Amino acid sequence: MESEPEHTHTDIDQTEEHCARQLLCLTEQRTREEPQYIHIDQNEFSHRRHKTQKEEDIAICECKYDEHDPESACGERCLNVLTSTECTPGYCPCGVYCKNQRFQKCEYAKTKLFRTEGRGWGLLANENIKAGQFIIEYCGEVISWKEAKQRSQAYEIQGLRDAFIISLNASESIDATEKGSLARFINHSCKPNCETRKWNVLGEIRVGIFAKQDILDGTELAYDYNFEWYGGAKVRCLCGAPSCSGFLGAKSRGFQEDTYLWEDDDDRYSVEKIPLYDSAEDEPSSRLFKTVNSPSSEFDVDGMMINVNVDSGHQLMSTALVVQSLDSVPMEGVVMEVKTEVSEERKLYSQENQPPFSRKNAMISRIRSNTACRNYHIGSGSMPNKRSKQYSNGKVKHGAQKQVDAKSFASLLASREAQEEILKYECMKNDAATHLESLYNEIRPAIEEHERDSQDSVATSVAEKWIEACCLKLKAEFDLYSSIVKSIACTPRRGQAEPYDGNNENEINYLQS
Ligand SMILES: C[S@@+](CC[C@H](N)C(=O)[O-])C[C@H]1O[C@@H](n2cnc3c(N)ncnc32)[C@H](O)[C@@H]1O
Repeated sequence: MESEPEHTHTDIDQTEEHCARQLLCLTEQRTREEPQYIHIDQNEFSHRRHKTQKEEDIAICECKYDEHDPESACGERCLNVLTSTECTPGYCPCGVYCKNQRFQKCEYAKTKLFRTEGRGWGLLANENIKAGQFIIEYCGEVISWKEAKQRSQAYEIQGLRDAFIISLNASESIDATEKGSLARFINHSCKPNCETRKWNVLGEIRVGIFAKQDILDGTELAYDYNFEWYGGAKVRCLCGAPSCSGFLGAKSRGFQEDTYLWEDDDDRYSVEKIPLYDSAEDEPSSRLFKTVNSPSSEFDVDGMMINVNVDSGHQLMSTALVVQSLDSVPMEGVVMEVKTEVSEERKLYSQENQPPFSRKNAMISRIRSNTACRNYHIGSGSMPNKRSKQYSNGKVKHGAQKQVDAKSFASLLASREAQEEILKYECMKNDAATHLESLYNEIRPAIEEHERDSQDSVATSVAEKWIEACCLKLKAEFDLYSSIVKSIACTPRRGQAEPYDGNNENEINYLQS
């Protein structure tokens, strides 16, 4: 027997309470606009039909109802509960006693809407809630990833500040902007008392808000949005947690890549200073010169610390290359003065590390994987090295590796051959970066979804493509930088009369001049 498909229409319960909710007009404190939403208790599917569960796919647990043991009827030990799957009515051995149909039966905790200070509406616990308890389903319109991207951009353009789209898996999202449950009012906290969990309900994945801890009646409910920021306004987080990351989406790739910028007056990369080395500690850029003498030197390239061994004859030994990823430093204690800040900074700063995704988009919240599911993580490896530095005005400056200006280097050299070599390698490096970027756009949903959710697997072919492109980019970068190091070490500068004569001493003098 196949289970009935879930309904696909707006589910308007005609009880007084539901009518009241449906007609709820919320005064938006910040903008004084009155956004409306339509209350639904079940997801709606606009781009596809609701899945119909096949009989062979129905998971049947082995629980046996025992009236003396309330946990017996699909409690924590139930095989379906352990795999975050709801029992299917008519198939569960516990029949009407089955306790594992909470999404289907809307077994929500009692909650209440309230106005927050500066964060619009929020949701309160209206009874004591136990750790692990299902609180409410995050309902909305289930839409494709593409549609979510478009809607998110459209909402941003319309000036809608509150973001209600959460990603469901690699290909779909839930949009609760126009239609949703009360879960749409739950705010973000960097130290949340709730969390999102995905459950398989009659063959569809649904998202629930669950208590992470015991929650007292009257406490605001909050979960970590795990927001992915794609551009547009940066919204200051007002959760008030000591470990607050400062902005919604501050931990996301897009936000971090956008935020780690150099300021214009930072002259460490002027050609004169031969900017091959940099660190957040502002170590002298002349470090490279010193390293020519040493058997092993290191410099920082796009978040990788590269050790280069130079033999006594100053020939670069590429076989001695060691590439180590630097650990990223979490953004703690970011202090800004305004609540919403349109990223005007971007116009002021030069930045070559463009995130591989349209900047027009706003934010989409991610759902973390369930504890009951496999939980592993593949990092993309493309995050820049992040270090932050607090200024007296309270702002934080984040260090990213600015790209070496190969053309400027080449123009310093007298040898045409050396110039051409550097430019050739730069071209190859740029091609590799462009290729990686376009590949990333292509496979972005799969890669990012897998990074955040172990329930969604990345196809081997996608992973292989990605790894290959990453390696190609790294190799191209290495080739470029090694050709620069080699040229600087072995080629006279323009305007210098004597070409390099193989005399070590002369060369070191020349480099230090
Ligand atoms: C899903 S809605 C939550 C309900 C929203 N407060 C309302 O009035 O409709 C998410 C939006 O609420 C606001 N918000 C949620 N948590 C916040 C926080 N910790 N700090 C600042 N704004 C927050 C942001 O505008 C965010 O885009």
